[in-house]
Formats: sequence, structure tokens, C-alpha cells
Amino acid sequence: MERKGGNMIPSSPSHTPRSVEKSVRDIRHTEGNMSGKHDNREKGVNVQVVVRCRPMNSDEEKLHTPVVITCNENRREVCAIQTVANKQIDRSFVFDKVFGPKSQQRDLYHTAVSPIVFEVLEGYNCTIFAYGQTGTGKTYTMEGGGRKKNGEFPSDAGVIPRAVKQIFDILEAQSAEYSMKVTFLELYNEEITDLLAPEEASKFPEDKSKKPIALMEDGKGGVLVRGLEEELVSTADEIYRILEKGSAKRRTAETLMNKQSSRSHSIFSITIHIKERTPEGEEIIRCGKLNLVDLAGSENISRSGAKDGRAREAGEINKSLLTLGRVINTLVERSGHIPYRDSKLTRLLRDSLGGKTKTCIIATISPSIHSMEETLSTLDYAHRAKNIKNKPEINQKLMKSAMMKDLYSEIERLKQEVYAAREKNGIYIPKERYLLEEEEKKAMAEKIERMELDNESRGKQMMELQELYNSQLLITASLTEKLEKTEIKLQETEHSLSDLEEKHRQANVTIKEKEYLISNLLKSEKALLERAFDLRAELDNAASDVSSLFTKIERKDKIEDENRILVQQFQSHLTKELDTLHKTIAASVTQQEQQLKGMEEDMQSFVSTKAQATEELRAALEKLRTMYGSGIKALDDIADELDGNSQSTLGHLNSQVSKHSSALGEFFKGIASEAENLLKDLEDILYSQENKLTAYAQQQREAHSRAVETSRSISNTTMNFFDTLDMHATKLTNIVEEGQTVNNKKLCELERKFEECAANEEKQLLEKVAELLAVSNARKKELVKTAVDGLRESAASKANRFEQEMTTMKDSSSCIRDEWTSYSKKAESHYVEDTAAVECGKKDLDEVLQNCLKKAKMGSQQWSSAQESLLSLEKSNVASVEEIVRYKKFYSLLYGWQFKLSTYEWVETDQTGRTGQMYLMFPKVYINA
Ligand SMILES: Nc1ncnc2c1ncn2[C@@H]1O[C@H](COP(=O)(O)OP(=O)(O)OP(=O)(O)O)[C@@H](O)[C@H]1O
Repeated sequence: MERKGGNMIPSSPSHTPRSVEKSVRDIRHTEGNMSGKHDNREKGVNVQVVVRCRPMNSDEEKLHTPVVITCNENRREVCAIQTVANKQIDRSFVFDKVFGPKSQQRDLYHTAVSPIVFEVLEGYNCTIFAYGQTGTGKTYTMEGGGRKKNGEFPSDAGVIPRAVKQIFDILEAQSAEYSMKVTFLELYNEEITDLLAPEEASKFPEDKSKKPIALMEDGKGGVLVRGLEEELVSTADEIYRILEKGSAKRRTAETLMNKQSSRSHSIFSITIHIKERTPEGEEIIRCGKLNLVDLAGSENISRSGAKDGRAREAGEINKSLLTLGRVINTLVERSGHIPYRDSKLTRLLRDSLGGKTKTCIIATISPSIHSMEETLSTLDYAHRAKNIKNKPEINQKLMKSAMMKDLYSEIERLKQEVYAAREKNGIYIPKERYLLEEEEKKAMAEKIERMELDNESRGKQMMELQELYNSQLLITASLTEKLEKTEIKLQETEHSLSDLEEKHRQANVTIKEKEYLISNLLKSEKALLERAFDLRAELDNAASDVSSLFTKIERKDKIEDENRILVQQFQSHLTKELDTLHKTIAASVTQQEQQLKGMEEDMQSFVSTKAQATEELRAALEKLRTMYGSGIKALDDIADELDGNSQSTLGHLNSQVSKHSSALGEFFKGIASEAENLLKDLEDILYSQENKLTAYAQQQREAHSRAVETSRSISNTTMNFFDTLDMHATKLTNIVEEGQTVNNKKLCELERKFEECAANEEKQLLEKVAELLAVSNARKKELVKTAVDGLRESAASKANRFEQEMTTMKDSSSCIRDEWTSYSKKAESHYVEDTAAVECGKKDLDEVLQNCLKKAKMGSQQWSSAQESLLSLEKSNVASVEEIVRYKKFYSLLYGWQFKLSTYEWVETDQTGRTGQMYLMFPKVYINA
């Protein structure tokens, strides 16, 4: 097979001005206008963003550095576990592809890069960026491990060698005619260096291995890298050689983070030209380009530890990266002007960011907690970049004949240049270098002129100085004399100097001591200041404590007010209750009085009835007496008559006597029944009186017991109320006491703390400071003390007032209680007395009644016995009269009848002590024998 790459005419559509001019000049036969691709061009294709997390390195593993990044390749998610203020905040990001720490170079390449390579071979321009913090594996991902000694393809080979190998493999498999060339440049401090340029003496002696390359606008919005070396490659091995060559030239600076960290951006470009044949048999060239960009570390420059000389370097790296960020932001936000021109990096990659190129960004991150900040910023950056839209277009295919024609004319032009140079028998110098040298020459001539003028003025100065020298010699002679004198003096002075030196040394020692003291003082001042701040914070705390105390006091006041209101309510309630009690008692007293009055009236009416009955009894007795008198008289008359007419009227007498005797018997019967009725009435009256009295006594007892019950219940309620009041008062006192103790404790604590602090500080400070501090402490102490005292006083006065109030309340309540107790005692004693008096009265009355009854019974018995005796007497009389009439007719004249009345006296004493008398007279009949 013919070595296709070698047969191809090298052409670079973008790296050299010539090739670009050519490509623009050519009439292009455009392919790839298929509808899908056309759509992509219209809508735009998002930049593909891939995240790769490196594994923990040996140092991190040794130190057991915590892992804060987790990668979920299936869900294409990266999760950052962040702890802010003891709270775990997880942030997750989703990307087009995610590769975890265990991912292999091969996996990443096949999943993310291989499809891009196919697109390159289709004729697209594609760019792969590696973006991330230093040491996260950008270079590892792009370049990978070194080539193995036996020439094998290593397993850790990166994207670049794999891409080249894949391209070769595909093209070989297609047996296509192609050529592949690579360029490798570095952007460092905004300067472009060709990493593939041959080693040659440069006009920059400080960096011989590199020559600066300019960026040029092509006038059509594109950028050209002028004079960039392009190397033709035909095997993967060649790629390694080129990479090694380029890497050796890359500038690396040792930072604190990664000893091999790259501080420059590198762009490795592969351009492929593939020869094709049209159906018409015409040869055309398909062109694709792959840019592989390894950006500089994205970390914060201050953290990387770069110093002094690297400041510019850092600035420039940042300039490129910052501009890249700004370009991405502007593209994402679609906010007007895109600042491509602000840095060389963005100028070079312009087409890859929002242009016709297909772009993929590989963001590399570290899983370590120490890189958390940078990792998050990388993830944010990459996530934002996902929204960039490019409008990829297939490069126009060149016709081989047109290309050949162009190349021939180019060769012709170059030939003419060489010829012209040869004709002049000299060395051909490019115009720019000539102009530069001319300028240098001019500058040199000006410099020489300036130096001549300078020389002249220096000669004049020399003359002046000679004169001055002569005069100075004279002066020196006089001065030598003086010197001698001075030397003597000097010796003296030396002595004193040594003294002084000694003193100086001592002074130095003193100064050192003082310096030490001053530094100590400064330290103490600083400590003091810190302490002052602490104190201020503590004072603030104390103030807040005091304010909380005030709030507590206010709360206490409020409670006191509420208590006062409660006491007032209680007072009014008590007054009301007392009023009601007073009224009840008054009502009961009036009721009792009324009952007593009623009783008195009843008694009076009873007494008057009794008096009346007695009167009636007396009148009846009087009547009886007169009746007896008249009866006796009539008997006397009869006896007289009998005496006178005994003889004549003996028979008549007999009948008359029997008549009289029956009349007398009836009369006695009537009197007896009357007396019996009278006595019965008396008895009834007395019984009814007794019943009434019993009922009244019962009523009185019930009323009294009711009154006593009411009084007792009121007393109990009042007692309970007093107990509740007492309990509340005790509770309140306890609360106040507790509050006071807490206040006292806090205040004591504050005082103690303050005194401790002050004592500690006093010890630490020097005398002067101690004095000042003492003064300020005293002032502060006084302030605090006055504040504390004031607080204490106010708290104590409030507590005193409260206690006073409580005592007054207690006093008044105990006074009321005493009064109440004495009143209830009095009422009870009155009740007892009244009950006793009533009982006594009732007893007396009972006794009187019993006496009355007894006497009435006795009266009635006597009356009935008198009646019986009278009747029996009457019968015996009748019998005797009959006897006399019958058997002793003669002797009757000799004997006379004699009646005598025996009197019964009944004395009674009533309640008032008055005595009344009742007389009952019974006739006694004696027969004078
Ligand atoms: N995925 C990975 N697997 C194994 N080792 C890795 C991986 N990624 C990075 N490393 C190792 O980490 C170290 C640093 O990687 P590398 O030099 O590629 O970082 P970098 O991002 O390119 O740094 P700089 O910005 O300084 O160029 C290297 O020793 C590399 O071998």
C-alpha cells in the first residue's frame, strides 16, 4: 500500500496564512447539507460537558483525607457533600457524562472522545477542553502515562495518543489516502510558544528553546497563528515523540500544590486531509480538525502559593481563564458583546465557543475535602458551559486540482523570493527584521551621541574637581595638624568612648529590656484590648441579664398588681359576706326577739287567763260559800222548824228531809260537776299551754340551730377563704423570695465574675497599666456596683413594700378573723345562754305546770272525796234522821246539829314572783252527842 500520508500535499486550513488564503480562494464543493445537519446548524448544538473525578492520591490516602465527592455514572450525576455550620448540604450536578475515580482512560475515550473523532473524520472541526484545578488530572486525561519501553500502547494513554491511533486505524481500514499533521502550542503569560519548533539560537537568550509567535487576524473574523510548525505524523509512536518533545518545553512552576503543575495552556491540534473521489472521478480533499486543549489550573492563585515573579504569570493565566469564563457566561446568557478579543486563549478558541466547531469540555475534579471550594467552582463553571450552543458545520471540501494549482503558485512565489535573495549577493533578511535592526541602529547612534555629550560634561566636571582637589590638599595640611591634635583628643575621647560604649552597651541592654517590656506591654495591651472586648461582650450579656431582670421585676409587679386586685376583690367579697352575715344575724336576732316577745305575750295571756280562771274559780267558790251559807241557813231554819214542828210534822219532816237530802245531793252533784268541768278546763288550758310552750321551745331550738348552722357554714367558708388567702400569700412570698434569691445569685455571680476578671487582669498588667486599669476598674466597679446596688435596693424596696403589703393584709385578715372568731364565740355563748335561759324558763314553767296539774288533781281528788264524804254524810244523816225519827223521837230535841266549815288554802307563785291564794272550803258536820 502506498504511504498515503506521505503522498498528500500538506495543507493547513487554519494555521498558516497561506493555507487559509488558499482555502478561502477556492471554490468549494460543499457536502453534508443533509437535513439533520442543516437543522443542527439552525438550532445549534450544546457544548458537551463531561466530568471526571480522579482517585485519591497516595498522600491523601495516607492522611485519610475525607472524600466529599460521589459520582453516579448511570445517572450522570456528581454530588458534593458540603458541611456548613454543622449542617450537611448536598449539591448535585447533572452532566452529559460522568466518570468516577475508578474510570479507566479507555472508558472515557470510548464514551466521550471516540464519537468526536468520527465527526472529525467526517470533516468537522472539533475541540476537547480539559478544565479543572491543578492536580485533578487534566494532563493525565489529555496525554496520559508515558509510552512503554517496548513500544506498546500503554493502558493509561490519554485522549491525544488514542485519538491519533483511532484516526490512523480508521483511515488504514478505509485504505484512504490521507495526511495528518499536528501542531502543539503553549500559551503562557499571554505569549504563544510553538512547542514543536526546532531547537535553534534565538534572539531571546534567556529562553533559547522557544520563539514567540504572533496571532494575526485573517480579516474574516478568523485568527491565524503565524509560522507555527506543523509536523506530519503517520504512526502513534510519532505522536508520543511529539508529545514528549512538547511536554519537555512546557513551562511548569513548582507551586505548593502540585510539583508538576502546569501553569500554561496548551493546544494540541490534529489536522487530517483525506483524499476522496467524486462520482465524476474528480479528486477532492476532505478536511477535519481536532483541537485538544489542556488548560492551566483553574484554582485561586493566592492558594497556589505563587509569589513575586509569578504574579504576572498568575495574572495572565487568570486573564485567559477569566476571559474564557466571561465568554462562556456571555454565550450562555446571550447578553451582547462576546469578549473573545480580551485574551489570546479566547481568540484562538473562538470558533470552538459559539462557532462552527463541535466542542466537548472535560472538567476534572478531585474528591478530596481540601479541594472542595475549587471543585464546586469547577462544577459550577462546567454546568454553566453546558448551555453554550455551537453551530457545527462540515468544512468545505477542496478540489484537488484547485489545491494543486494553489500550491504550485505558492512554490513559484517562494522560488522567486529565494532567487531575489540570491541575486543581491547578500543574505536575505525579512523586511520586519531589517526595519527592526534599522531602528536598533538609529537608537544606538542616538545613544552614542548622548554618551559623547555626557563625556564632555564629565571632563568639565573633572577640571572642577581637580581644582577642588588642590584646595582640598591645602585644607588637608591644615587639617593634618588639626588631626594630630584631634588624635590626642581622640585618644582621650576613645577612653570616654569606651566608657560611652560601655554605657551604650548597658543602654542597649536597657533598651532591649525596655523593648522587651514594650513588646510585653504591647502584648498585654492587645490582650487588654481583647479582654476589653470580652468584657464589653460580658457587659452586654450582663445588660441583657439586667434587662431580663427588669422584665422579671415587671412581671413580678404585674403579679403583685394582680394580687392587689385579688385582695381588693376578696375585701369587697368579704365585706359583702360580712354584710350578709350581719343581716342574717340581725334578722335572726329580730326573729328571736319577736319570738321572745310572742312568748312573753303568750305568757302574759296565760297568766291573765290563769288569773281570770282563778277569779272565776274564786267567784264560783264565793257563790258556793254563799250557797252553803244559805243552805246551812236553810238547814238551820229547817232544824228550827223541825225543832218547832218536830212533833207535828215528824212524818212531814221525814219526807221533807229526804226531799231536801235529794235536793242537796243534786245540788252537790251540780256543784261537783261544775267544779270538775272547771278543773278539766283548767287542766286542758294548762296542757295546751304546755304543748304550745314545747312547740315554741322546739321552734326556738330549731331556729337557733339553723342560725348556728348558717353561722358555722359562713365561718367555715370564711375560714377556708382565709386559708386560701394565706396559701396564696405564702406562695407569693415564696415566689418573691425565689426571685430575690435568683436575682441575688445572678448579681453575685456577675460581681464575682467581674471581680475575677479584674483581678486576673490586674495581675497581668504592669504597674502603670495596672494603675490605669485600677482606676478604670474602680470606675467600672463603682458603675457596676452602683448599678447592682441600685438594682438590689430597688428589688429590696419592692420586696419590702410587698412584704409590708402582705403583712398589712395578713394583719387585717387576722384582725378580721379574730373579730369573726370572737363574734362567733359571742354568738355561740349568747345562743348557749339563750338556750339555757329558755330551757330554764321551760323547766320552771314545766315545774309550775306540773305543780298546777298536781294541785288541780289533788283539788279534784279532794273535791271528789269531799263530795263522797258529803254524800256519805248525807246518807248517814238521812239514815240517822230516819233512825232518830223512827227510834229516838224524843231524844231528838235534846241534840242539836252543828256545822263547821274547814278551809283549804292553795298558794301559788308565778314567774314574776307574785303570789296568789285560792281557798277551797269544805263543810264538816259534827254531831253533838
Ligand atoms: N484518573 C486518574 N487516575 C489515576 N491517576 C490520576 C488520574 N487523574 C490524575 N491522576 C494523577 O494525578 C496527578 C496529577 O495529574 P495531572 O498532572 O494530570 O493534573 P493536572 O490537572 O494536569 O495538573 P496541572 O494543572 O498542574 O497540569 C498525576 O500524578 C496523575 O497521574
